Formats: sequence, structure tokens, C-alpha cells
Amino acid sequence: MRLHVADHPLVAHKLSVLRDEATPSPIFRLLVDELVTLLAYEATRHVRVEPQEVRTPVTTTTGVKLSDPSPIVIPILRAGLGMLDGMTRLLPTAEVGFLGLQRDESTFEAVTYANRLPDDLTGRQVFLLDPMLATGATLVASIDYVLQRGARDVTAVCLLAAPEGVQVVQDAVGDRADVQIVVAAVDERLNEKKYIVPGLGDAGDRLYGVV
Ligand SMILES: O=P(O)(O)OC[C@H]1O[C@H](OP(=O)(O)OP(=O)(O)O)[C@H](O)[C@@H]1O
Ligand SMILES: O=c1cc[nH]c(=O)[nH]1
Ligand SMILES: [Mg+2]
Repeated sequence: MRLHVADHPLVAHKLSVLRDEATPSPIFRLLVDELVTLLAYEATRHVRVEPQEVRTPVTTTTGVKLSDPSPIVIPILRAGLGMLDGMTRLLPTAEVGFLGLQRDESTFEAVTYANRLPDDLTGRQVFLLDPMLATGATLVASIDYVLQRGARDVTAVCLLAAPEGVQVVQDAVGDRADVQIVVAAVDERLNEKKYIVPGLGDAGDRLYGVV
């Protein structure tokens, strides 16, 4: 498994505003969208392309186009939905699937409550979107889900990760697939409630309110 931490002053600036407890939901949503577009540039560095002839006004040349089958982008509901537009802005031809998982806040296990994905993901590049990688249970369950459907090339785009969660994902994935995590920052640790410290609180609640 590979971990890529975005190292860019704009990412650091936007992330700092995101962390601020005084940042209201409308600004929070806007910043998540902007941050994801910056991360998407890194996350798509190895997106598959193939040669394509292009006729310019002057001559013909060989360019590239995204290979078939198109990549699939999967936001992990609820909070991952806030990352979808930022990702598809750079990958407008990608298909979009949905996975709904919620962390049980007493056992910290991930409970799956929804899925709308193709049965067969063989040969597809998969981009999972979830702002928070805390214990790693949600991301491991999501990766297992797409690997069971045949995917072998998976990139998770996250805003924040805890070192504990990164290790859990690394151990769980092993050499089963090519998995990459692209993240804006790896924070210090998890607290006793398994929240990321310093973190930004509950990403879903800050995007969409407490339900
Ligand atoms: O690494 P973990 O310990 O599994 O925690 C991370 C998960 O927790 C949050 O979702 P949450 O369960 O709060 O659902 P929500 O998106 O509906 O708020 C977050 O968006 C991740 O999916
Ligand atoms: O810090 C955390 C941990 C899990 N889920 C969140 O939204 N935030
Ligand atoms: Mg939540």
C-alpha cells in the first residue's frame, strides 16, 4: 500500500480553515470541494490513458484519452458525498457508485447500510472518497467490498488520516491489491472516542448537520 500526503501550502491553508470549529457548514462544504479538487490532481496521477490521434488546425499528432473501462468514483456515504463534485470535476467521464457505511460509535465497527455498485469491477480503477480515516474500519470494509467485486487498483482520497488507521489499512490490504491513499494530512493520533486529533470533528455532521 502506498501513502501520498499532499504537500502544498494551499492545501495546508484550506485544511486549517476546515479544522476551525467556527467555520460554518456552507464554508466547510466549499472548502471540502476545493480541497478534493487539489487532491484529485494527485490521486489521478496514474489514471490509465491510451494513445489517441488528434487533428489540430496545423497537423495531426498523438495525444491521449482515458482508457476504457472508465474509472469508477465511489463516495462513502454520508460524508464522502461532500467530496464527489470535487472529484468528478477532474474526472467528468467517470462512473459513480455509492456505498453507505456508518461507524458504530460504541464498537467502532463499520456497518454497511447501502450499496449501488456494478457487480463486476474487474479491470476498473476505483476511487473511494471518504474525508476521515480514523480507526480504518470503514476504509478496510470499503476496500474489501470492491476487491470482492474484482477491483485490484484502488485509490482512497481522504482529507485526514490517523496513523493508527493507516497501519490498519496497510495490514488488512497486504499484497492483495494495488492500494493507494492520498490524504491532505496525517494527524497525531486517535482520542478515547476514536476521533482524529487534532482533526476537524465529525465530518458528516459538519457537512450536513447532526442527525
Ligand atoms: O476510520 P473509522 O474509525 O471507520 O471512521 C471513519 C468514518 O467515520 C465517518 O463516517 P460516519 O460513520 O460518522 O458516518 P457519516 O459519514 O454518515 O457521518 C467518516 O466519514 C468515515 O466514514
Ligand atoms: O475524527 C473523526 C473520526 C471519525 N469520523 C469523523 O467524522 N471524524
Ligand atoms: Mg459522521
